[in-house]
Amino acid sequence: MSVLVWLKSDLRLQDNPVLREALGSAACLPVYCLDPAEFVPDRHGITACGARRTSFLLESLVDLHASLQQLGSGLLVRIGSAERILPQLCAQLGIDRVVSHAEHAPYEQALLDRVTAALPEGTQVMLRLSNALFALEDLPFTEEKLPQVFTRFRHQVEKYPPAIEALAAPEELPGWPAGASDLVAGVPCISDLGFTPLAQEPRSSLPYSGGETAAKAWLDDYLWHSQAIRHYKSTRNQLHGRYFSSKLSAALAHGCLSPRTVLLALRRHEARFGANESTYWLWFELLWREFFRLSLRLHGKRFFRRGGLHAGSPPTGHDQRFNDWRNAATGQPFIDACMTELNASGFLSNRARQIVASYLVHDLQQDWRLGAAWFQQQLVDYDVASNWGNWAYIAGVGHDPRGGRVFNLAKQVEQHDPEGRYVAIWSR
Ligand SMILES: Cc1cc2nc3c(=O)[nH]c(=O)nc-3n(C[C@H](O)[C@H](O)[C@H](O)COP(=O)(O)OP(=O)(O)OC[C@H]3O[C@@H](n4cnc5c(N)ncnc54)[C@H](O)[C@@H]3O)c2cc1C
Repeated sequence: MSVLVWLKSDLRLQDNPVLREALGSAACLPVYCLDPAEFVPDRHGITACGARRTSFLLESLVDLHASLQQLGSGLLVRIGSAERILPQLCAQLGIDRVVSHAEHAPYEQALLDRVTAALPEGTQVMLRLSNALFALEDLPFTEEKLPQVFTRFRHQVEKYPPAIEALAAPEELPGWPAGASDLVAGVPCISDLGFTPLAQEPRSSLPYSGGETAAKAWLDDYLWHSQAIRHYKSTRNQLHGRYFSSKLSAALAHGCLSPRTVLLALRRHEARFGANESTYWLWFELLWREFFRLSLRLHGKRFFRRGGLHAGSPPTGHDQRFNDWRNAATGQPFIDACMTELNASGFLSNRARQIVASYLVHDLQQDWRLGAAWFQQQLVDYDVASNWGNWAYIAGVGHDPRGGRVFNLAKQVEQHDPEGRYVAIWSR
C-alpha cells in the first residue's frame, strides 16, 4: 500500500493520528499544499493569510521537514491548490490511499470534498480527527446536543470526563514511493509567496518561532522551567510580556502541538507540583477552544453570518472608521496601540482582542465580520473556530447568554494600562 499523507494544521510528529496511519505501509509521501488563493486580497484588501502567519507556517514546515528526514522521510511542499496537486501526485505515483485531518469548518470541508472527488478512481480516503481534545464518541452528548452555553458544556465534560490519550511520535516512517525521488522536497521562501521577508519584531510578546521543536521547548519552559503557569489566573489579563499567558495558541493553531499533548503535560505538572486555580484555568481555556470547534462543526455556515447563530441584528456595513481601526489610526491611543501590536507582531493578548473587537462593533458600529476577517489575516494564531466564535460572542450573535459584551474603553484602560506603559511600548 502506498500512502499520501496530506498535512494541514497538524504540523508535528507527536500525537499525530494522520501520520500514524502511514506506519506499516510500503511507501508514504507527506505533502503540504500552499494555496496561492490564501494570499490574494479580497475586495476589502484583506487576505486569508497575512505575512506574519505565513512566516510562522513556513518555519513550522521547515521544522517538520527536518524531523521527517530524520525518520527516513521528508516533506513535499507544493505551491498550488490541493485539489489540483493531490490528484496529480496520486495518479503519477500510483498512490492507493490518502490520509488526512478531518475538518470541522465548512470552507475546509468543501475543499476536502473537492479533493476527494478529483482523486483517481479507487483511491481510498481516510480521515482522522487530529487537533481536538476529545474524540466525538467520548463526549457525554451527541454532536447535535452540544450545550449552547459554555458553562453547561464545561459542567457536562467535567462530570463525565472523556479519556485523554496522546500517540507517541513514530520512530521511523516508510520512504517515499518509487518515482517520487525526482520530486524536490523542501520549503519555499516567503518571497516565493509574494511577501517581503519580515524582520523579528523586538516588542512581540510571542516567545517562540514556528515548528514543533520550538513549541515543545516553550511548553517545557512555561510548565517546568519558569513555572509561569502557577500564576496564570492572576496574570492572564495582562497585555504585554513573555509569561503573562501560555502563548500556546500559535502552536495549537498550526498543530505544532496537539491539545492532548498540552493537557497531559499540564496534568503531569499538577501531579508533581499540585493543582491550583491557575492550572485549572488553563484547562478551562482549552475547553473554550474545544467548545468553539464543536459549535462550528454543528452550526457550519451560520457561524459566519452577520446575524450569527440567532439571526441577530448587529451593526451592518462599514466606512472609513473600519480603515482607521485596522490602520491603528482611530485617534484613541489605547486602541491604536493594540492595533499596532497586532499589525506588527501578529499577536495580541486576549484582553486587548476583546477591547478592540468591542470598540469596532459597539463604539464604531461596524460589521463584526470585517473585524474577524482582519484578525484572520493578521493573527499568527488564527483559528477559524476561536476567531469567528469570539467575534460573534462579542457582537452578541454567538454563544454569549448575556447577548454580547460591551467593553467600556475608559474603564478598561484604567484597569489594565493605568500608567500608559502598554501604549508607550506600541507608540514608539
Ligand atoms: C476577538 C477575538 C478573536 C480571537 N481569535 C483567536 C484565534 O484566531 N485563535 C485563537 O487561538 N484564539 C483566539 N482568541 C482567543 C484568545 O484571545 C487567544 O486564544 C489567546 O489570547 C492566545 O493567547 P494564549 O495562548 O497565551 O492564551 P491563554 O490565555 O494562555 O489560553 C490557553 C489556550 O486556551 C485557548 N483559549 C484561550 N482563550 C480562548 C478563547 N477565548 N477562545 C478560544 N480558545 C481560547 C487557546 O488555545 C490558548 O492558547 C480570540 C479572542 C478574541 C476576543
